[in-house]
Amino acid sequence: MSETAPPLINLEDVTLAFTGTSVLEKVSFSVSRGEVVTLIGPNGAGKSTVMKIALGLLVPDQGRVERMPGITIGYMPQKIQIEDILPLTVHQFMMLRPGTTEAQARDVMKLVRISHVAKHPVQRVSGGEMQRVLMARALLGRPDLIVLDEPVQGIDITGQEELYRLIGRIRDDINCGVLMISHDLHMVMAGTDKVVCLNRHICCSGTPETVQHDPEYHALLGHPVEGAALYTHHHDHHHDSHGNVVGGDHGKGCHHD
Ligand SMILES: Nc1ncnc2c1ncn2[C@@H]1O[C@H](COP(=O)(O)OP(=O)(O)OP(=O)(O)O)[C@@H](O)[C@H]1O
Repeated sequence: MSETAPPLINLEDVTLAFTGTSVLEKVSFSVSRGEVVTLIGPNGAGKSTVMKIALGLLVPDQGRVERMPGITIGYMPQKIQIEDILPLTVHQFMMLRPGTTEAQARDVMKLVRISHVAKHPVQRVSGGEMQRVLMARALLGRPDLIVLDEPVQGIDITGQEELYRLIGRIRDDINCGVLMISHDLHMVMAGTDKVVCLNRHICCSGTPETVQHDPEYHALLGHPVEGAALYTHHHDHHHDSHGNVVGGDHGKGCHHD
């Protein structure tokens, strides 16, 4: 990744309200080629909404979203409903995407190591294999950016570790950027370059090492870490259970990288 390369996607001061209720306030971050960025935050924090904005499915009320010209984006949903009576193999499922070639389908199935289930009915593969099937589909055409919505949902701990390792390997193999949602920072620690901790606004952001020691992160999601060096990120505000800023003026003295 060149130091001077512009980011694949850049969100700046993105603000959005649904029917008068604020959902995102001045959210800014970027994803560059070769970088894994993980959005973390409690239920209702706005993570999926940020993803939809990144994908261009939602337009913010205020702020800017810049995408690299000509960017291709692959999206992996949390899960997908496939009719049980539909006879569909994993390979045929890959080919459903318009314009997909046999070579592309083979390539992505090999990348995520599901070639051995290519001829299996897609409804019958295991939970872990299904996540890989969805990931393979997101990788068709080797996009510049892949967006993963809680890729490890429903997967056991060993499977989660494997899947996160796989995401890191794919990033290296195809040199894409990765934007994903996760609920468990500790599972993604090793494979993530940047963590964005969201609770309607960005509470803290930075490397996993810095974020895991941030008091704001602890207040939001727990997970105290033994022997942690103190991270010097200062906040002058608190949140209520809905993420509203109380007792302080957010922004003043609140620095994010
Ligand atoms: N289309 C919509 N209309 C109204 N409110 C919405 C809409 N979409 C999302 N919201 C609200 O916006 C807030 C953020 O939702 P979002 O799905 O982005 O959160 P999340 O962080 O992804 O949550 P979770 O971890 O539970 O999936 C929630 O309060 C949700 O109810």
